[in-house]
Amino acid sequence: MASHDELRVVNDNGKLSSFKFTDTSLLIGRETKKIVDVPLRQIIWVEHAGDRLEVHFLARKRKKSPFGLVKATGRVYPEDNPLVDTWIANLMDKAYDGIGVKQCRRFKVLINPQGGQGKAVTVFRKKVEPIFSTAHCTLDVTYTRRAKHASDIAKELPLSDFDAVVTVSGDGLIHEVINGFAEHEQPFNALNIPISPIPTGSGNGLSCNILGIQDAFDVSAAALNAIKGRPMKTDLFSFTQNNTRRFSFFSQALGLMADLDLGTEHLRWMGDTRFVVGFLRGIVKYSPCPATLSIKVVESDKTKLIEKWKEARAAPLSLSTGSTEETSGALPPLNFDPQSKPDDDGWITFDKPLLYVYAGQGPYVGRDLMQFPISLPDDGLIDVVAQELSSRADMLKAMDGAENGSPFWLPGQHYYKAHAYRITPHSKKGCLSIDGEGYPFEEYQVEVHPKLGTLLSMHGRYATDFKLLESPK
Ligand SMILES: Nc1ncnc2c1ncn2[C@@H]1O[C@H](COP(=O)(O)OP(=O)(O)OP(=O)(O)O)[C@@H](O)[C@H]1O
Repeated sequence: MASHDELRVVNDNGKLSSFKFTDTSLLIGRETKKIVDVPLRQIIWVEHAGDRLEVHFLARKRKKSPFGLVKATGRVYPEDNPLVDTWIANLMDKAYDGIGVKQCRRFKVLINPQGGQGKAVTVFRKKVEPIFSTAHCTLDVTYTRRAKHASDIAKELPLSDFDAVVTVSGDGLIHEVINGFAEHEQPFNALNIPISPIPTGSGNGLSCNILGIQDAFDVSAAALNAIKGRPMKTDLFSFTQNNTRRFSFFSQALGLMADLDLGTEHLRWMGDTRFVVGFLRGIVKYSPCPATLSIKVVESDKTKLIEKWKEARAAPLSLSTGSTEETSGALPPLNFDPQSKPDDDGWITFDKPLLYVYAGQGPYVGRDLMQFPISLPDDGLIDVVAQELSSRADMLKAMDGAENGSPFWLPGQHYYKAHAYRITPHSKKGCLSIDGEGYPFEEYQVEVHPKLGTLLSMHGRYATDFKLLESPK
């Protein structure tokens, strides 16, 4: 008889295999073959179907290939039959509860059929839905029919019916969900429902940061994140313009970096290559960004910023169970009055001509640009980058290594950690992109709300690393 953590099965060729689990892996040993080591977090379902054992998990064919759904199965060795139900319960327990995750999650799924290259529906049906069904998740699916549809759904979402919202889209739909939640009758509780992105837009910045750059566009890895990720609190930003307060979860861009996003929407068919095309076009035009930037600065010294970031990355992970303290359920008030003049108390005004301003959180803004390499999801601060109008040659040079965060060290790239900032345009002509969505090029102020939003993450922090920790000589 096998031990309590080992089960023997006979496959269709009559060969004996052993399924044995440890605290971290399921080891599948087949006669004369190499043992297959499946990390427990990749196991999504185990069952006893008739006299067969079925283990469903995600695995890569090769080290760099995307995840695929795999089923390992065989007839349970007769002598081990009395063990099988307990063995399955123990393995399922380790694969879910052992990592603090509930089985059979209930998802509100929002699919934007028009996002990115228009493949969201096919990708969902062919790749994502089979993984969710195998994991016995409950799905309530809506295909968005228009802009703001996702916002309207989030605003009315019955919170107790769902464990997470899954967006099959780019970053734009997530922006809508966050803003819908902010208008919910219980906004604080709504923002406590985690969001898990499936990358099918052209800008999938959040997926780059949550899944890591290797898996950034792997929809199966994203499905696994929805099933196995744990709630990770994230800061959100109030964005106030013309007395209207909205929320941004990711980035605000103006100048060249907004032109390249909003000015290339007709090139969606290119996927994220459109951002590179837009960048090159922006370099040819090389227009200054007509705006004044004022910042409530916390730190601006790049060496000190790196030190703080290293300390934070070395600290224990901040994975939560998703529960939060009792509060009134209301949104936090604004600490910085958007109407008043930025006072002297730590506010500075950037006094050089600007090419662009990019502010936000999450190291990657797209696969090709690590714009905020030292960003942290919940430090209560916003990373603000002010790019001086330096030479075209400098900006072209910045493309080299941009995916590794090399622009951080450009002398003309000023980097701030801040509580808030304000933009005052000097011209009516310009683009402003909030989380990739177009907004009027008019005065606005942004401030940070620590840990107001919630994402699902299997890493408990951004799944990316900044390796260029010193300025190149
Ligand atoms: N059925 C629809 N038709 C048109 N627009 C829609 C539809 N559903 C959602 N939208 C809008 O599409 C926008 C982009 O959404 P999404 O997040 O999927 O992609 P993205 O990566 O931000 O951008 P892109 O559209 O360039 O791929 C959102 O602003 C949303 O309001």
